[in-house]
Amino acid sequence: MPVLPRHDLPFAPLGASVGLFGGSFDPAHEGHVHVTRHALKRLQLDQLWWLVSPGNPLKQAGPAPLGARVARARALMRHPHVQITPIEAQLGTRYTADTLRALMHHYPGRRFVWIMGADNLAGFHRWDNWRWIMESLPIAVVARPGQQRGALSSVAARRYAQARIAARSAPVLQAAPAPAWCFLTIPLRNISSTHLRAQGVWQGADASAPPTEL
Ligand SMILES: Nc1ncnc2c1ncn2[C@@H]1O[C@H](COP(=O)(O)OP(=O)(O)OP(=O)(O)O)[C@@H](O)[C@H]1O
Ligand SMILES: O=C(O)c1ccc[n+]([C@@H]2O[C@H](COP(=O)([O-])O)[C@@H](O)[C@H]2O)c1
Repeated sequence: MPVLPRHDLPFAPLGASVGLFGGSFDPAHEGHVHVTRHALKRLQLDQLWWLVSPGNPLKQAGPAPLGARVARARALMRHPHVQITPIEAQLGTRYTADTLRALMHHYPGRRFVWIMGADNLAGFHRWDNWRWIMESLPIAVVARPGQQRGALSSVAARRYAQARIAARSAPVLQAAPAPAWCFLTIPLRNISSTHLRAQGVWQGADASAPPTEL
């Protein structure tokens, strides 16, 4: 494991529950904010970290520069319990399983919960070491327009059907031994980075653009 400089790393006290919300955030948008606010409440998390990815290992096209995506995300998501971090670049990891292993090493004694949108559960079985991820930490899957059927009939959902807990039990997910996952229905937000890029409102070059432009 690399030795990490302490100063620009996210902080969580021992015993804290921390939601990990990984993404390209190219660009960050209201959908991410919406998921974050609901996840903090429904999962009763102490903190939630946005892990701004150096680049999704399954996506061909590289995203906008990391610094611009982080700056944009920080401008949009302001909440005392949310930290926006490029820690995967600092750890030198791209695959989520590697990131999680490294975080568990560097932050022992914290309760991590992986958070992702329903579209990601649908393709989860294509992720590197996806079973290890399922069996290593609890996972919250958040509803996304048009994605519920694909998510709930996915390879991962079927393989781990026994490990699913009811949404009303979401507050206990953080303490549940893995494998454990739940599907959180929240009010849907039909917004995506793809759509914003197609509208040409984000090229990633001008990170100082005010959030209201998106
Ligand atoms: N509107 C939304 N509702 C629910 N989850 C979302 C929404 N937008 C993004 N997410 C989730 O946020 C995480 C990060 O997503 P990402 O940064 O790729 O945004 P995106 O809008 O899906 O981007 P793209 O359109 O480029 O794929 C993923 O787990 C994704 O499923
Ligand atoms: O580890 C993998 O194989 C893997 C494959 C696809 C996506 N991911 C992660 O899933 C998160 C969401 O990715 P994205 O691009 O949909 O925002 C982000 O943290 C990615 O690194 C991870």
